[in-house]
Amino acid sequence: MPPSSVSSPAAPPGRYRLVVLDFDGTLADSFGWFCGVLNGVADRYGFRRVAPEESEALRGMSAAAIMRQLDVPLWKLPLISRHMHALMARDIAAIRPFPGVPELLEGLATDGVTLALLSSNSRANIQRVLGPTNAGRVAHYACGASVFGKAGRLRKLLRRVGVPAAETLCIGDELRDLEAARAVGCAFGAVAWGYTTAEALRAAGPDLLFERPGDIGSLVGCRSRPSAAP
Ligand SMILES: O=C(O)COP(=O)(O)O
Repeated sequence: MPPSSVSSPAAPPGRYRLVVLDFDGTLADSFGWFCGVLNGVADRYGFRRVAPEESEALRGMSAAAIMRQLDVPLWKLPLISRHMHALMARDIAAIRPFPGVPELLEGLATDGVTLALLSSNSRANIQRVLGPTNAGRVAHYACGASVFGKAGRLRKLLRRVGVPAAETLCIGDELRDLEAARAVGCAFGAVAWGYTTAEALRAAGPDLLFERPGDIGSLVGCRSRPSAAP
């Protein structure tokens, strides 16, 4: 049976001392903005434009498959990524956290869960979108990870924070987020509101699948299981 907003045997509620959050598509509602700038970026860097009827199919693919589909050479990826982040800085006022995200961060932090943010985006963009109160609830930032470099950054983050992978839940909206969590041995909770479709995420077998931000706190918070605290 596909996982839904329920805990699997591998991921009982209250087990996690550390929650590592992705940013774009997980906390930040940036997909509409991304679609709006993508074809301009395609023209600038010489990869294929996306037709409107094609974008839903791309949402079912991994980042690597999307790059193949659009003829994006791997060597251009850091340049494209940097340019995208500069465009987002220009347009930052248009990017908002998803409804429910402030409450989610507040609830987890109040429950004693340590929060970290692992993103390919820049720390400046992230902190401007979240605002000081939300950003202040995140204890550790690992920003500017390369598109396919999240596993390495996650490993370093866990060492820095001092929490084992077995007590860490990563939450994200893309298959590369799931792959990074798996590579390091962390549980993974997929969100159904991001860049990648819920169907594609479900097919990859996440430990949890969240339908809305409000579902996360009750499943991973410590309050219901005080014995999970160190
Ligand atoms: O901005 C990006 O390149 C993607 O950012 P993310 O890792 O938070 O999804």
